[in-house]
Amino acid sequence: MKLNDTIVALATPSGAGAIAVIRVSGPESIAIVSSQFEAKSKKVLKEQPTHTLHLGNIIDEQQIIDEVLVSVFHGPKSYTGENTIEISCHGSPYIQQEIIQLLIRKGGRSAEAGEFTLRAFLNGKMDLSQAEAVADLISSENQASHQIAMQQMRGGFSSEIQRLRQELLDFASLIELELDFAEEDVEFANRDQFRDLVSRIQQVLKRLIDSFATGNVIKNGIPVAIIGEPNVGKSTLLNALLNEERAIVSEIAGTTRDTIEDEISIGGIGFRFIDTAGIRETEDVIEGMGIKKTFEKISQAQVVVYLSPLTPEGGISNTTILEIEKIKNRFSQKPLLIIANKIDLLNEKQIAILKVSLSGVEGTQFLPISAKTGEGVDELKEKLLDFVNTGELRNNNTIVTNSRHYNALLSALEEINKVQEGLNANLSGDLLAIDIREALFHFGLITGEVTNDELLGNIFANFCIGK
Ligand SMILES: Nc1nc2c(c(=O)[nH]1)N(C=O)[C@@H](CNc1ccc(C(=O)N[C@@H](CCC(=O)O)C(=O)O)cc1)CN2
Ligand SMILES: Nc1nc2c(ncn2[C@@H]2O[C@H](COP(=O)(O)OP(=O)(O)OP(=O)(O)O)[C@@H](O)[C@H]2O)c(=O)[nH]1
Ligand SMILES: [K+]
Ligand SMILES: [Mg+2]
Repeated sequence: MKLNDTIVALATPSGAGAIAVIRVSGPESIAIVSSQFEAKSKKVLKEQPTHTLHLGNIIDEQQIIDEVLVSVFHGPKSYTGENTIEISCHGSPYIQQEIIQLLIRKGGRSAEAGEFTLRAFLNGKMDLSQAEAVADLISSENQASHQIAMQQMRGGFSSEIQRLRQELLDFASLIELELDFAEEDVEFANRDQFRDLVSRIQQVLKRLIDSFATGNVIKNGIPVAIIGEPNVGKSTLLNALLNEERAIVSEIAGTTRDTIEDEISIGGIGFRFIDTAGIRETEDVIEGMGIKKTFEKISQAQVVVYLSPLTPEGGISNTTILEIEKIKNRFSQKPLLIIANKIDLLNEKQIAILKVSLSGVEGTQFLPISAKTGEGVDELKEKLLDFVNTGELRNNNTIVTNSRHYNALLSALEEINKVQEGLNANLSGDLLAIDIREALFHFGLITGEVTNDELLGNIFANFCIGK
């Protein structure tokens, strides 16, 4: 990691597009680009004020490579905190590479993955959790994950952690000061106030730790397994939910042999639907493997949708009800939604019968739908949303999505609990201070006050080049 280098990278996706943006950052960035740029206005680029935009040509040995727009940022007023130039050129891969290679010949070097954002962090433009949120923001695909990443990037989470860390630090300093006056037996750090602080920190940590379950689910999409006997219409339902012909549908039982997954956003939350092989006793080895996988998928799912066939009279058969009981016993903790499919085949009298038989099974939610006509599919989507605890999201509470942060929070809580035990046991200040310092260390890991090259390497290696 050489911060004195001037780094160059394509900031837009590689390949052809209308426009491409090349980023250059570092001490020589403005000088290097200035020497290869002829402004239409005849102005000299390196004499231009920060945050200005200039039209002109990129020149290599009197040859024009492209007509471009160049933006100038003077450090520290830039994304990276360094002198930065952005070149918007025409989106041909040839032009992009010609310009990048030219700038490297003139003293730049290729940026590593995440190096622009790493520099922003090292130059104090953002803390570590904000930098990590930049990557989450780029990969966010629905409203909920976007909202969480945006809040984190704007520093919501950081400032919460920072505040607690500062208060704890103040107490640590007072307690450590007491050690210098050991003979005099003074107490600079009021123990009652400190007890209050410790319990406040415990509460915040517990809330943040609990939010990880929600955060994880929101980040990855809530897995919903669609299960049921062969031919009940599982694949038809998947297609209806996704609004595309994703899975093969046929009247032949056993059509779906392997699981099929796809994601959609419902009410701003990502749901990952998993169409599975029909469950039944089978001699067919391949289908049997599919069924084994179905049980695996049920255990991974957050919600299970059980599609039930209808009897010729329009009810739910006793064998189906037994089947549902088996699943409930096997996966007792799983939210289970029972769906009676193909209600388009029923007349009004039969629907009435169905409603009676639907109300017969206790503790289970039933929903009549037609995957084929789409009737009831919106109600199903609403029911699925009900399963998700969106309270935290609605209340704009901080939600932890990053497992690195989660682990640091767990360790911080462990240390804070030790501090509390120490307080209760009237432990001496020097021993209390050790646990407080440990807790501070874990807080610092989240925001990046405590860091090392390996940690930074791990985080930024997962970024894209140019970010
Ligand atoms: N062309 C382009 N678009 C982009 C970015 C970029 O770097 N370049 N961004 C990159 O991710 C995002 C915008 N983020 C940015 C954040 C700060 C500054 C910046 O110049 N900050 C200065 C000046 C602030 C001011 O005007 O007061 C500073 O922080 O001091 C620029 C972009 C998204 N779009
Ligand atoms: N009338 C009617 N037919 C449906 C409905 N849903 C599915 N079907 C039909 O039922 C048959 C089986 O549908 P699939 O979606 O392949 O059923 P599956 O549960 O995925 O079947 P397997 O993958 O073989 O287990 C097809 O002929 C569908 O057109 C529905 O709501 N109404
Ligand atoms: K089928
Ligand atoms: Mg199928």
